[in-house]
Amino acid sequence: MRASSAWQQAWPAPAKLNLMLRILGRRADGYHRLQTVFQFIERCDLIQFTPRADGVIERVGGPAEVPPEQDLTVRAARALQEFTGCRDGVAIDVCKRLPMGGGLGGGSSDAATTLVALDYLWETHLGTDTLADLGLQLGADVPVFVRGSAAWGEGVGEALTPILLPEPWYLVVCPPCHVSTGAVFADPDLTRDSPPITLSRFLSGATENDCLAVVTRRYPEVAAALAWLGDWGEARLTGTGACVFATFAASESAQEALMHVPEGWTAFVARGLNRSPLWQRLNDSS
Ligand SMILES: C[C@@](CO)(OP(=O)(O)O)[C@H](O)COP(=O)(O)OP(=O)(O)OC[C@H]1O[C@@H](n2ccc(N)nc2=O)[C@H](O)[C@@H]1O
Ligand SMILES: Nc1ncnc2c1ncn2[C@@H]1O[C@H](COP(=O)(O)OP(=O)(O)O)[C@@H](O)[C@H]1O
Repeated sequence: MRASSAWQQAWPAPAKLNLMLRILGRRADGYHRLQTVFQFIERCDLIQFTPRADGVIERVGGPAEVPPEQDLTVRAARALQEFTGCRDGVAIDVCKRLPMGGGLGGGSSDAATTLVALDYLWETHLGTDTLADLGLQLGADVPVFVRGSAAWGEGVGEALTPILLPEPWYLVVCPPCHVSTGAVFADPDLTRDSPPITLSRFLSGATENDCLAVVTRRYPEVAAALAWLGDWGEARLTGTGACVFATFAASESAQEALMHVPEGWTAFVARGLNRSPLWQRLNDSS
């Protein structure tokens, strides 16, 4: 068991954007078959792990809205402990900076960072493939964060092919609503029969998100954010929302748009990343 302390030593859990999202069909278990493109952004939650020798897993700080036992960090640590039979424990402190229910994957990313960090700190040595499989049991988005590469995603989002994309600046706007992923996927009006496309079609401009119609109907705040952002560039929805984003070639132009975001909406500018900062952090430790 390796020691860890202090916030400077915190592990990053980056957000993702879905640069497009197609829904191809529904599986017998109710989950939907997707095609999507994941890219990370440099905006992160931060998580501090303090290993303990007594086997106890506890969350000592984190979002008040999420009870510790339901927190994906705690659930990920328990899953790893059970899977490996490891006798170590950990105190987990989550500094939440990503909006929840925003389609930025913060909860899934927190789970992935927990798996990768504890696999190192507890010296369980499972490695990426097994951690990604374990993560999939916690959420469809967890494997991409474990693997840490921008990717073309199929299946429920777990069949991942790493890709290299331009790394532009994004303005991300988060309207004040919390979208339930489950409710969007359960909506009878959801498009579920999109024909599959190739990566090159995405690269030549097929960037639709099949959740858009249902999300904007259920959440007028998302429709308003898309309409506002549309004046600055091509406005897209990430995942099931609520966040929307647009691409900028330069940080300055993204910052200029940020200054005009209407009051009441959270927004930030962040660079797109093909490699998750989680892996840089792991390399720095090793
Ligand atoms: C839609 C996506 C796109 O990246 O992102 P978000 O908007 O949630 O960030 C993801 O596939 C979400 O992944 P994640 O947030 O981990 O979803 P999960 O916890 O596994 O599932 C939440 C619920 O959404 C539905 N669900 C999720 C993924 C999927 N491929 N088909 C589904 O039908 C299921 O009803 C499930 O109970
Ligand atoms: N550490 C965590 N951070 C965020 N959400 C969490 C966490 N643990 C559990 N959750 C639950 O997961 C839900 C989805 O959160 P999040 O991943 O941020 O949104 P999305 O799936 O829309 O990207 C939250 O509403 C919350 O109930």
